[in-house]
Amino acid sequence: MTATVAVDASAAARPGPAPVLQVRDLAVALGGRPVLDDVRLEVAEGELLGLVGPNGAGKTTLLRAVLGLVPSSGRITIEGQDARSGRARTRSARATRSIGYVPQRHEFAWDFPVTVEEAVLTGRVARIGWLRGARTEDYRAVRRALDRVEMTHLRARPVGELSGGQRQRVLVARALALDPRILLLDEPFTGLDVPTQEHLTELFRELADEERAVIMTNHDLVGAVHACDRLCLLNRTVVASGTPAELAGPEPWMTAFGVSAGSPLLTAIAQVAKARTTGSPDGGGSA
Ligand SMILES: Nc1ncnc2c1ncn2[C@@H]1O[C@H](COP(=O)(O)OP(=O)(O)OP(=O)(O)O)[C@@H](O)[C@H]1O
Repeated sequence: MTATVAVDASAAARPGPAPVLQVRDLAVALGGRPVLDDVRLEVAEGELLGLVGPNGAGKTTLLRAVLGLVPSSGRITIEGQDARSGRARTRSARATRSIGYVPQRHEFAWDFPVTVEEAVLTGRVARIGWLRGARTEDYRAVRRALDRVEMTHLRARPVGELSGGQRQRVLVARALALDPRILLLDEPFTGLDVPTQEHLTELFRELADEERAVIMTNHDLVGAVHACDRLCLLNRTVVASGTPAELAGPEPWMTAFGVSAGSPLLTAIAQVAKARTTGSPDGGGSA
């Protein structure tokens, strides 16, 4: 395992709003093997955090640990309160209501015979309960979520008939139906064309600006540097975290991804990070 690079610009270390989500000393082992170790992470409201790392780094596992879907040790708090409860350390009611999760697209059962509206309604189960019927307020929340992702016109369409980009919007709407404070997005851009990616990036920015904490895993590193307020470079542990400007140098990326000093990736990252710092039109400019 690589050593931690000395870049730690966590939200706690900087002035600004208190973190909505805090992760401390998180460790996860799966199949008897350590997958995450000593992970420390925090995200404040209004923040769009990019969680990046090579294949197998533990990004999905980290999101699943925050959701209480895999056993973990350490501390996870939401607005200062424990995200897990009971002896089994399962997800607390607060965590269930506060976190919206957008899994990777292939994880959803698209061949299930439901409409777009019905699929989005399943995002309300945490509020409705499994054995109760949906109420007017639930359908209103679903309509609002569909509006948000511009899918209202397709609400009666069976989900199996949707394109990849439309499916991604349905998953985002399903998470938004809970009106969560924290939004976890697992590789939301995989297989999407550039205009759709840009449109969704704008939406994620807006959602963060509405006092949500948004965490997004992304294999498009240059895109993440362009779009995110902060980045967390993960490889079993947090190798480095900071703003794009703070992560403009090559070392954290070389350590996290194992790329050589001559990698074109490093040049591209440095250019985008610099553009954001100087506020030139090439940069996103929201850092
Ligand atoms: N259910 C499981 N049982 C055993 N090992 C697992 C399980 N799920 C994941 N792992 C292992 O945990 C490690 C991290 O996997 P994870 O999917 O979290 O990585 P990732 O960073 O999201 O990867 P990718 O970018 O390829 O999606 C991998 O080595 C994987 O093989």
